[in-house]
Amino acid sequence: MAEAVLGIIGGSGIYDLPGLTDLREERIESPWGEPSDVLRIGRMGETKIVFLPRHGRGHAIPPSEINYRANIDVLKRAGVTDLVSLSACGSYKAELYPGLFVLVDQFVDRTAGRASSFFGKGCVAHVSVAHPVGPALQERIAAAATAEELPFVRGGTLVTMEGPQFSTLAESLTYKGLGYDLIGMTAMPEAKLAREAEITYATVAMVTDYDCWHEEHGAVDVASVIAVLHANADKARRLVARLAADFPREREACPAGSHNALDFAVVTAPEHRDPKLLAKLDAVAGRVLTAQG
Ligand SMILES: CSC[C@H]1O[C@H](OP(=O)(O)O)[C@H](O)[C@@H]1O
Ligand SMILES: Nc1ncnc2[nH]cnc12
Repeated sequence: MAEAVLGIIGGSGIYDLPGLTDLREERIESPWGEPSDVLRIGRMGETKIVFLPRHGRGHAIPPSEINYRANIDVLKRAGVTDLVSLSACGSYKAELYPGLFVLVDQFVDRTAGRASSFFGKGCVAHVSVAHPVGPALQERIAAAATAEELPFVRGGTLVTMEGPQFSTLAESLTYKGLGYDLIGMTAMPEAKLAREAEITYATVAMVTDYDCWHEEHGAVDVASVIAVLHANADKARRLVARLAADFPREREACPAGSHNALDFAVVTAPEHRDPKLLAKLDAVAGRVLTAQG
């Protein structure tokens, strides 16, 4: 197995990762276009860390315009094997209160029109995302949260909406009625693309609000979301620092199969593959495409 490299995607309110040593900024070119920002690459203890703010520094990029493919591609090029997404989310359960971290394990995709695959005409592939979160990575995050005495729960379903507007009351009640736990605007297609790129993925959903369903709370607004996040920023940093401190040197096999998701995924016969698309797939799928010829 390869050297383990821990990627961190910072969501709303998290545009930096203090505490990195040997820090350098690297602008990595991607055939998929412009990523959200330069990568900040450094170390926490012995662990190599690659940080990317999802919305860019200064939060200039809305959820619908994030180039998720470029982001995952440059993280792959930087050697990231395990990726932790930090994400602000609204809650559909009274017991999932603002300030709590939820280690979700399922996603529902309600986005529209986002480029959600690296593959396409000229190289068709179908990976499984039945279990989109890496259980071993989640276990390590849970251990880090426990060690830091952070309030968290394990498990939950996060629905991703298109945004940028928050939900109507009818939508909010519908998602709650369907049994979803949380809502955000960015987990999809990020999680799907990470799986295609054979990067192990996990989300730390940081509850910031009750969306608009809760009778004792008003409609969600950005100011209160950011206020909760600022109050929690230190917790997120402690979580990442502890996770990094206890991270293995070598990549671990993922019980959900993220380390070899492409083994049997590509269905296009070699002689029918488009060389231009293959060239763009060099980082995310080079392992299987060069091996298969
Ligand atoms: C600032 S509130 C809405 C915004 O916050 C979340 O972003 P992220 O997932 O990057 O933390 C949510 O998905 C929306 O993009
Ligand atoms: N209520 C909400 N809906 C969608 N995305 C969010 N991010 C944080 N809170 C949210």
